[in-house]
Amino acid sequence: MPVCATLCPKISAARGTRPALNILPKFQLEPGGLSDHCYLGLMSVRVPSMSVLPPVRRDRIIAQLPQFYSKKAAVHTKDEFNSKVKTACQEQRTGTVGRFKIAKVIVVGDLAVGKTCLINRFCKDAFDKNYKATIGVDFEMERFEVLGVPFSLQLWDTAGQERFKCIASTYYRGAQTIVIVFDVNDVASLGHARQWLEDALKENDPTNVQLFLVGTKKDLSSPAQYSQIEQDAIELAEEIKAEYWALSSLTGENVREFFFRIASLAFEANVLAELEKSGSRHIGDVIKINSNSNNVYATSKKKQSNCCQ
Ligand SMILES: Nc1nc2c(ncn2[C@@H]2O[C@H](COP(=O)(O)OP(=O)(O)OP(=O)(O)O)[C@@H](O)[C@H]2O)c(=O)[nH]1
Ligand SMILES: [Mg+2]
Repeated sequence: MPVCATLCPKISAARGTRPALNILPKFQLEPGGLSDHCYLGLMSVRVPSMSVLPPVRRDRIIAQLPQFYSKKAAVHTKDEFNSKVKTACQEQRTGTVGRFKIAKVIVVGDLAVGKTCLINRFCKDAFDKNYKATIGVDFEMERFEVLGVPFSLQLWDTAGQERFKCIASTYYRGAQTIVIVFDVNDVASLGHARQWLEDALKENDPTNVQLFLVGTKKDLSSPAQYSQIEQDAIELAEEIKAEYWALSSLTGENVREFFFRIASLAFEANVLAELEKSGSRHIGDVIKINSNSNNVYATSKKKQSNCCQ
């Protein structure tokens, strides 16, 4: 059955005092989808085979690799996208990237460090000075075009409050990017970063995730105060192999650059993984038919028994 639509539960940012749990069907129809039919339970719905989604916003187009924040703590310090990735994009050999691929990003960290404000600044260009705790989780989809290829990030905003942590942690699984947020004016929140990472890694494969350590509320700290905490943060980032960033959701400083960097590095990793997958498939590896054998069944039986030994 062709899959051209997925149903995703959306748990709203049950913000404020009243928790709300909304399960909304959310269609994700990719441009140039495989089929013009979507099957939703017993219902077959005809949808246009071409883009139902609007084109990617002009300010979400990435043509160059965005640079790191600090050379000492960067996932990598290259100036440009990997050359294999660039060629694959030019030749439209990016496999599932650009069609179904959505990279999951989870944003974790202590309560009130500014996770929700960070996501809202980027996705909605909004800032709320009043604190409303996130209850459970919320997510936003952000669509980009990287090197001419569509690519989406699913940004999961999780609750920092202890009492909601167990709900939030059930959404950690399957992350490609883990963003650990702390407040640059609150040393304790940096101290808790390791614990947040440990919890997030319990649900994910550490070798397959990109880590970011992000200090928020830079606008509230003096240069002297900031440089002190920055040293500790960079040290920690180096230790846990995370890329370090500092920003402000109030002023917007570095917010766009940060998300562009996440999208670009996730995209690059995904295309490289696709190339590796397609490169490891050689014609001879697929099926070997033994032309000397008249009894195919006997051959396959023998193979099976070998494999179980
Ligand atoms: N000055 C300043 N205040 C900020 C910034 N980011 C967030 N805040 C404020 O910090 C408070 C907490 O922000 P949230 O984004 O709701 O915090 P959170 O990490 O999502 O908190 P939980 O949902 O409880 O985990 C709010 O009052 C925000 O207005 C920033 O960059 N600068
Ligand atoms: Mg929040």
